[in-house]
Amino acid sequence: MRIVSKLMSAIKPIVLSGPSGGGKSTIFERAKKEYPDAFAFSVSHTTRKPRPGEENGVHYWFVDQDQMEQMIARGEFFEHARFGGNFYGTSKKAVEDVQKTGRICVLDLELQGVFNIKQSHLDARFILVRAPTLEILEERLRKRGTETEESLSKRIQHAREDLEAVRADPLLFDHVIINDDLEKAYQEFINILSEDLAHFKKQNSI
Ligand SMILES: Nc1ncnc2c1ncn2[C@@H]1O[C@H](COP(=O)(O)OP(=O)(O)OP(=O)(O)O)[C@@H](O)[C@H]1O
Repeated sequence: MRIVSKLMSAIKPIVLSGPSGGGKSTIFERAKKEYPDAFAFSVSHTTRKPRPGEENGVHYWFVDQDQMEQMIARGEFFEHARFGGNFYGTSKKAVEDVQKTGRICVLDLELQGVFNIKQSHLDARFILVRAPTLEILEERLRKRGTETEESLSKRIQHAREDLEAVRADPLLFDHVIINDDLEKAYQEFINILSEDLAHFKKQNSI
């Protein structure tokens, strides 16, 4: 009975996207600290080989190409794509498995994944986090110290294209968070999810 009621009141997944350096991870990591256990990523499928330390069912579901193609043919994915010769996909079951736990399922997707998942009609909240300008984004990525000149310029070019695509399709995201002041951006994120977080708390206090 309890499982049934949890399933009936499943919380909508969130699709979190935005150009690299916009602040998704900073905001999301803070939310995880403030609300431990409220969030969980859905585990994607991939045909790429596991790297040392990667566990099946934790980092990815590792499958071979045949298995992947059969799952695609059976319509088991919300979205799938091919990068660098490997398939990646978000299965419907992976999202449902998180929803069954009563947590907020998070899909961290590149813009192409967002377009794909929109077509699947997944009932999700689409949230974009972006820096106020490309100049500020560049400055933050430089300060983060994770990029070479080459990867930096690729990310900035990618960000420019992403922001163009978002401008061209203003209804793509339900919420656009302009991450200027971090505190404000974080509060905006929490406000968007306030009902879901309250729902999560209520379900977990039963
Ligand atoms: N509002 C802000 N003001 C100043 N610096 C910020 C702000 N938000 C984030 N940063 C800094 O900007 C850098 C990029 O943020 P973050 O790593 O969260 O971006 P991201 O969108 O998750 O990028 P990626 O997709 O590459 O992981 C980090 O060094 C972070 O500390």
